[in-house]
Amino acid sequence: MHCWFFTSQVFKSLPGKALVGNSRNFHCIKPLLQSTRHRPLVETITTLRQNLIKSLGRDSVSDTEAIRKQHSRDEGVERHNHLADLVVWPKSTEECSIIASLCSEKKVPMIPFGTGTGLESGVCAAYGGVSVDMSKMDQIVNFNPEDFDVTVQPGVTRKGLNHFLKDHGLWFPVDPGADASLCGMTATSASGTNAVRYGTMRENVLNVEVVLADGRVLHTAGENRRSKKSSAGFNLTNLFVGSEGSLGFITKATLKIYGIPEMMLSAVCAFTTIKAAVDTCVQILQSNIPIARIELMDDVAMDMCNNHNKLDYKVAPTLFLEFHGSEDSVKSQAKFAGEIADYNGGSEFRWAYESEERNRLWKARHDIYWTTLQSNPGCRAIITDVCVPITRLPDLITQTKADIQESGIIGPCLGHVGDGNFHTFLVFNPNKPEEFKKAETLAARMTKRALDLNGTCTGEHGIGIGKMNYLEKEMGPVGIEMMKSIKKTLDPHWLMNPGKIFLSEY
Ligand SMILES: Cc1cc2c(cc1C)N(C[C@H](O)[C@H](O)[C@H](O)COP(=O)(O)OP(=O)(O)OC[C@H]1O[C@@H](n3cnc4c(N)ncnc43)[C@H](O)[C@@H]1O)c1[nH]c(=O)[nH]c(=O)c1N2
Ligand SMILES: O=C(O)C(=O)Cc1ccccc1
Ligand SMILES: [Mn+2]
Repeated sequence: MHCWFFTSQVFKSLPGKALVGNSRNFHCIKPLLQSTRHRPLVETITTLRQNLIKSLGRDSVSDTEAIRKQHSRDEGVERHNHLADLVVWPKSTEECSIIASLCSEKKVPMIPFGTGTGLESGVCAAYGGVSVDMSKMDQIVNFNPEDFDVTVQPGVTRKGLNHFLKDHGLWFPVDPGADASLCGMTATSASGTNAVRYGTMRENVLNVEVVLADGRVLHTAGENRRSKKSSAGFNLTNLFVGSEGSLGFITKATLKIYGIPEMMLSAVCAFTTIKAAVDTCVQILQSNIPIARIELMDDVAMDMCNNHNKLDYKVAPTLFLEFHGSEDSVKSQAKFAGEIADYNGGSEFRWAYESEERNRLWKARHDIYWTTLQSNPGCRAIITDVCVPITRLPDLITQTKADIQESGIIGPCLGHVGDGNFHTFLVFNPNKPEEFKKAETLAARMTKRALDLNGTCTGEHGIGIGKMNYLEKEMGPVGIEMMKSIKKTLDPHWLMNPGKIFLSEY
C-alpha cells in the first residue's frame, strides 16, 4: 500500500478521472492508474535531493520548475500536468546505480528520460518522483565494424550514431521519424520506415546493460557478449525491449549495424484507391522482392505534405518505395515492383536517384507529424499506431477512413504498410471537447477493429498512458498477470515509471 502525499499541488489522481483542461490545453485521455498512489512527501524529496547532490554533485540535480516541466512531457498529446519533483543527470552506470539505490531507499518513483520524442506520455511524471535524464552518458563505448556491432550509452541518438558510422561505410537502419536516443528506442521497441527490410529494435538489439530499481546492474546477454544469436537461457534482452522504463534503466545497448547499400533508389507511385495501394504492397511482399521501405500516405496526408514542403505529388493514395542493393538488383527489384503497381492501376513511378532528392522525399514523410500540426494551428492530435497481418490492412484502412470522413475530423492515414502498421492522427481543437470526444471515439473504434483482426494496439509507439485500457484487452488477464509478476521480481515496490502500461498495480 503506498502512503505518499503530494508536494507541489493539492492534486490527487483519482482513479478513472478524466481531465479536459482548456486553460492548459491538456487532456487526460485515459483514466490514470486505478490506485490511491500519492506523490512523495515534501520532506522526502528534500532529503533525497540533498543525498543526490552529495553523491552526484550540484550540477547533476535540479528542482527548477522549468526543467521539471521540460522533463514531464513528451511529443505526444498532453495527458496531465503533473511535474517530476527532481531531475538528475547521471554520467555513468555507477551514478545511475546510486540514483536508483537512493530513490529506492526513499520509495520515490524514477522515470528514465531519453530525448522526450515519445508519443505516448512515457516520460510523464504521473506520480511525481525523479526524472533521470540519460543524455550525459553519450559515448559509443565499443565499435566492432568487422562483426557489425556497436555498443552505445543512452545519450547517443540514432542520427549521432549514423554520423559516426558513415565514414566506415556502415549504418544503423531503424529510423523513427525523430532523432531519438537509441536506448529510448530500445525501451519503446521503436521502428520506422526501414523495418520492412532491416527489422525493428526487437530484431537489432543484441544485449543491454540495465540498472534495476534497487541499483543492481544486469547484462541481459551476459557482460560484453555480442554474438549475433544465442540460445543461452531466457531472452532477457527482449524483455527490456519495449519495457518503456518500467523495468530498469538501459545504460548500454549493443546493436547490429549494416553495410551502407551500394545503391538506394526511391520511387513514388499514386493510386486511385487506398485498397489498390495496399494490395500492391501486399503483392510486392508476397513476390519476395527484398524491398527496403514501402510507406503509404493517403490523399489527406499528401495534400498537407505538398503544401508544407512545396512538393507537387498527386493528391491521392500514394506509396513511397525504396530499393537497396547492387545497381543490377535495385533495377530488377524496381522493374518487378513497377509491374505490380501497374497491374493495380498505379501511376508511373516518379524516381529519386540522387541522395538529395531521396532525402527530401523521405523527410517529407518523416515530418508529416509536424506538417499536420502546423497545418492546423492550435490543434492537437490523438495518434494511433495499430498493426495487423498485412492481408487485413486494406479493409482496416478503408473502414477507418470511412469512419474519419463521417466524423468530420481531420485525420490523415499513413504508415508502414509493409509491416501492417499504420497511423492516423486525429486532429482536434483542445478548446472543443466535442472534437476531442470524436477523435477519442475514432481511435477506440480503430483499435477495437485491429484487435478483432488479430492485430495489436501498438506497432511501435508503446502503451505509455494512452493505451493502458487496450493492453488489458489485447493481452487478457493471464497475460497482464504474467507481465506484472515479471515486473514485481525486478521492481517490487513499483518505483520504475509508475502510471504507465498497466491500469492497476500489484
Ligand atoms: C515526428 C515523430 C516521428 C516519430 C516519432 C516521434 C516523433 C516526434 N516516434 C516516437 C519516438 O521517436 C520513439 O518512441 C522513440 O523510441 C522515443 O525515444 P526517446 O529517446 O525520445 O524516448 P523518450 O525519452 O520519449 O522515452 C520513451 C520511453 O522510454 C523510456 N526510456 C527512455 N530512455 C530510457 C532508458 N535509457 N532506459 C529505460 N527506459 C528509457 C521512457 O521512460 C519512456 O517510457 C516514432 N516511433 C517509432 O517507433 N516509429 C516512428 O516512425 C516514429 N516516428
Ligand atoms: O511518422 C511515423 O511513422 C510515426 O510513427 C510518428 C507519427 C505517427 C502518426 C502521427 C504522428 C507521428
Ligand atoms: Mn511510425
